[in-house]
Amino acid sequence: MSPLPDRLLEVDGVTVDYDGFKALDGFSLTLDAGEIRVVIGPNGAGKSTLCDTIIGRVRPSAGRVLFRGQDISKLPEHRIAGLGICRKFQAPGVLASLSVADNLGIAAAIDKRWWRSFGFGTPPAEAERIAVILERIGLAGRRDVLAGTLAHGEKQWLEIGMVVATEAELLLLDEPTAGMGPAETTRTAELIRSLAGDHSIIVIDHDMAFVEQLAARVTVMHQGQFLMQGSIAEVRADARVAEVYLGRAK
Ligand SMILES: Nc1ncnc2c1ncn2[C@@H]1O[C@H](COP(=O)(O)OP(=O)(O)OP(=O)(O)O)[C@@H](O)[C@H]1O
Repeated sequence: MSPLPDRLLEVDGVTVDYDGFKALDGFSLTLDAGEIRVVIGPNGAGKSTLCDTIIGRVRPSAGRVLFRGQDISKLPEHRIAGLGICRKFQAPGVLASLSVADNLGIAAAIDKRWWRSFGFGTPPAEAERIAVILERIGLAGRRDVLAGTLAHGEKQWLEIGMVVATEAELLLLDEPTAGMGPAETTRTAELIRSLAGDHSIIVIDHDMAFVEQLAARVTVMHQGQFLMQGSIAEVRADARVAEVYLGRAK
């Protein structure tokens, strides 16, 4: 008998109500430890609301969000972050007047505040970890330049690096290829694939060429609801997806 998957996240029948409008409507999704999951859907499908709900920024009116079996749907946002869930938002949010390495250092320090608050003592040396992340995001040669001088794609990689620096177990990456060309998109897919295993990752993106390169299971949302789930080939072949979405995706 094969061992049961190590379930990390369970979004269980979640509804999010904005003054009577259901941005999420009984939506469910499960994610195993070390898995990459892509979530796609037309504009307004509820993808960002899903991320906001997982990180505790938005409260569900029904349903639960379980992280490692614990119901986190009523916890404050900072407690959820402390459990190891970190989100990268759509627009790069790097600190332009600090160096690349200092941006990573601050992200790592945010994590270490939690480390200390839980009484785990002195944090382990960070410099080595930051050097590893710089290599991973392809910015080792640019560690001392100001983050504000990076190209758009490099800023996105730095932000992914900052999410990694928090040592979060679950990474939520909202449109990590926004504004990128094909070569940068391919590097982003390689970077995200290299993070799986160490992290579980939910990726939201509209770029189907990018989604294909992630070689991950894809969940399709529509009007706040689960539409279907499968490999990218299954998604491309699904008539419902074609009707509501793929005709409009690039
Ligand atoms: N704070 C809010 N108040 C009211 N309605 C909201 C709020 N936030 C989002 N919505 C609505 O909820 C729906 C889902 O929005 P959401 O941003 O989650 O979709 P999305 O799939 O991420 O879309 P996109 O691909 O355009 O980013 C949309 O119709 C949006 O207008």
